[in-house]
Amino acid sequence: MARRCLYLLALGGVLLLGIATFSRSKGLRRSLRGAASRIPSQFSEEERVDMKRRFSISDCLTLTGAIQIPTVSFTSEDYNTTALAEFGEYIYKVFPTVFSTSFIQHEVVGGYSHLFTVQGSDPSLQPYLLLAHIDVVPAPAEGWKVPPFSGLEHDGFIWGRGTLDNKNSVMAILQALELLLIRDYIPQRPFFIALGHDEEVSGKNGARKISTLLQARGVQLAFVVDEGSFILDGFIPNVKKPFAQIAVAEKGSINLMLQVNVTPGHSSAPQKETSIGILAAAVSRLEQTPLPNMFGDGPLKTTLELLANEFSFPTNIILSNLWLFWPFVRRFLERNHITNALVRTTTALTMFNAGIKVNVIPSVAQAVVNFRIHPAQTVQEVLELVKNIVADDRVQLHVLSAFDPEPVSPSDNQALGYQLLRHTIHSVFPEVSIVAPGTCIGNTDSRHYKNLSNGIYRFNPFYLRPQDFTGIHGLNEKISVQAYETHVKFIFELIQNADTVRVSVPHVHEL
Ligand SMILES: CCCCCCCC/C=C\CCCCCCCC(=O)NCC(=O)O
Ligand SMILES: [Zn+2]
Ligand SMILES: [Zn+2]
Repeated sequence: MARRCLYLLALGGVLLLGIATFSRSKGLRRSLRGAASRIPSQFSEEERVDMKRRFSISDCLTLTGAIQIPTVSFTSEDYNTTALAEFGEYIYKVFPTVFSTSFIQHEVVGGYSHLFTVQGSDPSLQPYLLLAHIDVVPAPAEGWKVPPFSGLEHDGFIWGRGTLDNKNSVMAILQALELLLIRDYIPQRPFFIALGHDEEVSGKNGARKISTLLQARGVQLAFVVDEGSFILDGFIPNVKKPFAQIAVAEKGSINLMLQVNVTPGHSSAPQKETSIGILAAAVSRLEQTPLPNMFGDGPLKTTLELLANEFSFPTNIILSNLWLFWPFVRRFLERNHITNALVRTTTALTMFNAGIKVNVIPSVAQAVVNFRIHPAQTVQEVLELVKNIVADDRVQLHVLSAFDPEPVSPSDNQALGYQLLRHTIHSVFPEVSIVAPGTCIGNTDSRHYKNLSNGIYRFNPFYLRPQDFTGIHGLNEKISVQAYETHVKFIFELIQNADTVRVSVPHVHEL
């Protein structure tokens, strides 16, 4: 009897401790059933070595590591299908528990994308979706300190294309689930994992098809978590500490082709203007005429207000009084190329093709301009502005692809996905005191799921500094071994939190 009392006392203590930990997150509460069965996110030395090898270089002679498989997307019609197929076989081999668990269903969609359906033990709970993508952008070896598909470890970092974008998420999600299953964890809340194979070239064959499939099955999601924002360190001058930004919004995009046709001829007697000259002048006008600064619309203002106290004097006073100082802040933000991307639709000249021979005036010159549309603008509005800037009827405008910015997801106390992420950030990164909503300046597969949920959140659980950002789609992309392990820990915690944390239902006063 005495032993039983002691046991009950101890259990009560553990539960109280759990509740106290959670009291920090306003609007959240935790189910007692989940609190009792929580599995600590501690991994043995062997598990840590193993997870690193699966991600970078497998120790098994017959297997490469995830980073070593060159799953490159070139265009929406041209991607490395051999590598994508190999990647499918790879995850099957290295995550055997995920693939053999009776309550997890695995499907290949669109040839190379993967959908995992994890049936929760409590089907009354609305499911959620974890997203990541397998494909990577090309990485020619020039300029890299190590071959981009080597997965080499050096100075505590794993190097290679996809280490930050986005094989880290693919592998961390499956790895965390594998470790939970090995510990006999049975999720209560159902969830899906969708791994797209063509995110870098639109997602139309992967994410879009998975979304259509889920929609046909009548699925509605509580929330979606994808890549697209980070714990930001050093992006805003004078911010004292890193802060976590959960992107609740995502910019839109237009790929616009500009084309000029002239009669070809001999270069010895050129007309006053050539197709190349006309086109070059048009794209130069676009580059020299930034689209309007939209500061004040979208989530950026809220982010800055939340961050105000993290700045020293006088920036803290300026940001706490944006009603007065906004014209100054608006100008300040456009001085840096990253914060500039937050305040306006950006204009990037990405392709320029013309000419077939040194002594031939070319008949056709083509350029592609990539616009990323601010959350407060639309495709139509941007096209109208662009026509006025180009202002030359000889330049034809062809929209190759376009989509409007994504709707802004809620970040209030009742927003389950946002609050779960916020809570998990605080527990895995206790040193990060600020979590703020923001905008993703790139595009993600999550946009294909907007019909299934209004809670779409983009967050990668690792620190990003401006120098790391240059590795994403650039040279020498790398992640520290510790950051990858923490990524696995974060997903391990997030899956459990999705079972135990509930947002409070607003209190209704009866009259
Ligand atoms: C006050 C807030 C300051 C915020 C500074 C923002 C810093 C953002 C840094 C990096 C964003 C990178 C987005 C990565 C997601 C891109 C995914 C991708 O590559 N998609 C394809 C594409 O967009 O073309
Ligand atoms: Zn990505
Ligand atoms: Zn990318």
